[in-house]
Amino acid sequence: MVKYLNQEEAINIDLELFNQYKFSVDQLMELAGLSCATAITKCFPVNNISNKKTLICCGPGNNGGDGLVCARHLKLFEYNPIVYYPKQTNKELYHNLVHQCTSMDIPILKSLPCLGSFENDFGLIVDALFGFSFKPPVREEFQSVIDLMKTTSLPIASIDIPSGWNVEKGEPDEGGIKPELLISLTAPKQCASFFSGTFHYLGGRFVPPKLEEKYNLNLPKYPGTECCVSLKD
Ligand SMILES: NC(=O)C1=CN([C@@H]2O[C@H](COP(=O)(O)OP(=O)(O)OC[C@H]3O[C@@H](n4cnc5c(N)ncnc54)[C@H](O)[C@@H]3O)[C@@H](O)[C@H]2O)[C@@H](O)CC1
Ligand SMILES: [K+]
Repeated sequence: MVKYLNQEEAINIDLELFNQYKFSVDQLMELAGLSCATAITKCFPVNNISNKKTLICCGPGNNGGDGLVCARHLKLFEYNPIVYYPKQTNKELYHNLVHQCTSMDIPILKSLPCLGSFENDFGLIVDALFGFSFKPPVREEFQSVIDLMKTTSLPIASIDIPSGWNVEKGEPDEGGIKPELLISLTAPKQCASFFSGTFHYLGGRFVPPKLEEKYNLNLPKYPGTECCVSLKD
């Protein structure tokens, strides 16, 4: 069975990819975001969403960066993505990711869209708020978007961690968001063992075999040239 990582292991693998294997953040983020967009096409085909919009909620760290990349690929896959990115990171990588989105006519919002017609206008939410570096509880500035995701009837696709969940212990005591799709990146984190949504995919097909061996990740075989694989089959 594939290994479920604790928070420290996830952080160490991340550091090793950058420091020992000399990957750059944008290289891995591109592959991570592409695998998320690809998993979304398998679970929520564009034709089923018809002309509805997809809201991509992006947080201040690399999980949010994955969301920006995912938005760009969803646009190329003919979805209608709109990005909510309230706390934008002042680094060149993030300026570039935002620029790429706006150049492709993907709107970037700093406040949530009007809630009145929200569930008519949108067909899917992509949760790219927090990943494996999240430390509970959710800070005030992100509470309204977490509340929206907790109460909406729209399906949610969470990137790496359902945002607001403890990376190891899962859903918080007061109740958390309930994504229908979870895309674990590199390897699932321990909170994924409490995930009860319909679809669980693994993405981020960039792990060098020696690193996989060192951490006994026991990753499933990706089919052919696919960049994601279902963990529920
Ligand atoms: N090797 C890897 O493993 C890769 C990881 N990637 C992504 O990177 C993510 C990890 O990224 P980061 O380490 O930048 O961190 P995260 O994106 O998980 O979150 C850190 C950010 O969230 C904020 N934050 C933390 N706790 C908070 C709270 N309680 N309330 C409000 N804000 C809070 C922090 O201030 C920080 O800005 C992964 O989950 C994955 O999505 C990918 O981009 C590529 C490869
Ligand atoms: K997330």
